[in-house]
Amino acid sequence: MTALIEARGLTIHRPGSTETVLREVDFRIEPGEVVTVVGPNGSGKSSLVRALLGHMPLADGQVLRRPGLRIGYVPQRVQVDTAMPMTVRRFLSLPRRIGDAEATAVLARTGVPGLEGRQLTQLSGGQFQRVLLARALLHDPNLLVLDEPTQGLDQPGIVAFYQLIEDVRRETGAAVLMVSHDLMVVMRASDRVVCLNGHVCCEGSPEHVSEAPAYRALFGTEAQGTLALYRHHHDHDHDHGCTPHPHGADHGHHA
Ligand SMILES: Nc1ncnc2c1ncn2[C@@H]1O[C@H](COP(=O)(O)OP(=O)(O)OP(=O)(O)O)[C@@H](O)[C@H]1O
Repeated sequence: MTALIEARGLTIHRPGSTETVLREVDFRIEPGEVVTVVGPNGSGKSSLVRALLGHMPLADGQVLRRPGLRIGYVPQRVQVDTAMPMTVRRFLSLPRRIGDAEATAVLARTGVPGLEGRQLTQLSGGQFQRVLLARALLHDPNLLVLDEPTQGLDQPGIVAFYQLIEDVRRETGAAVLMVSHDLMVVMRASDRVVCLNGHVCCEGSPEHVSEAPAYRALFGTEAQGTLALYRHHHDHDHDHGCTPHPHGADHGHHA
């Protein structure tokens, strides 16, 4: 397989029930690609990510990972146990020990140098996200997965964080899979956008997804704002269209 990771006919149920969260989703990410998954709250974005990572049982379909794939993961939520003190340095060594020089270098790389001795509970939201990114970058990932990485950041913090992701991607060549609500910022930086709402509503280049009726129906006025801003920054042509996804028994998901 050429893809780093691929889902075929992925169906997921809500944990502990038979209610469908994702239905027959086909998804793949190629080496070096930047793919963003957008969709309303509860549309199954995190479930898709967790299924791709093997953290969630599948009701149907399959997930294929390229042998030797190294994934760096920035989860949507991290519970910091306030009763158990933990320094940034120690956090970076979980679950796998790293050396001091490596810790120093990766914190510098993500724009938070010198935080080794700081307690996790004493970090600002932006510093914490950068420490999470630092940990994800250890062990040289060829796929970086970020689930809502800018939650809780202010607008300048959001822009700076995505700039950092772009820099990292350029330097390492790692593919990036991102779930995000920051429509304008992430869509601009993506090769491909997948719009999810229990199934893949549409996907393609950012501009084509912005124009897709399914996308507009989901995001309404925000979608139009996104498009206007997007056009303002990005006015060249794209090769790829937004491909609607058929649903039903005969669409060949399991081929
Ligand atoms: N651990 C869980 N137990 C029960 N239901 C869950 C669990 N995790 C997710 N769900 C349900 O699955 C559906 C999809 O949730 P998911 O977190 O994948 O959506 P999302 O698109 O990432 O949402 P958001 O944008 O709000 O983060 C929701 O209806 C949610 O309530």
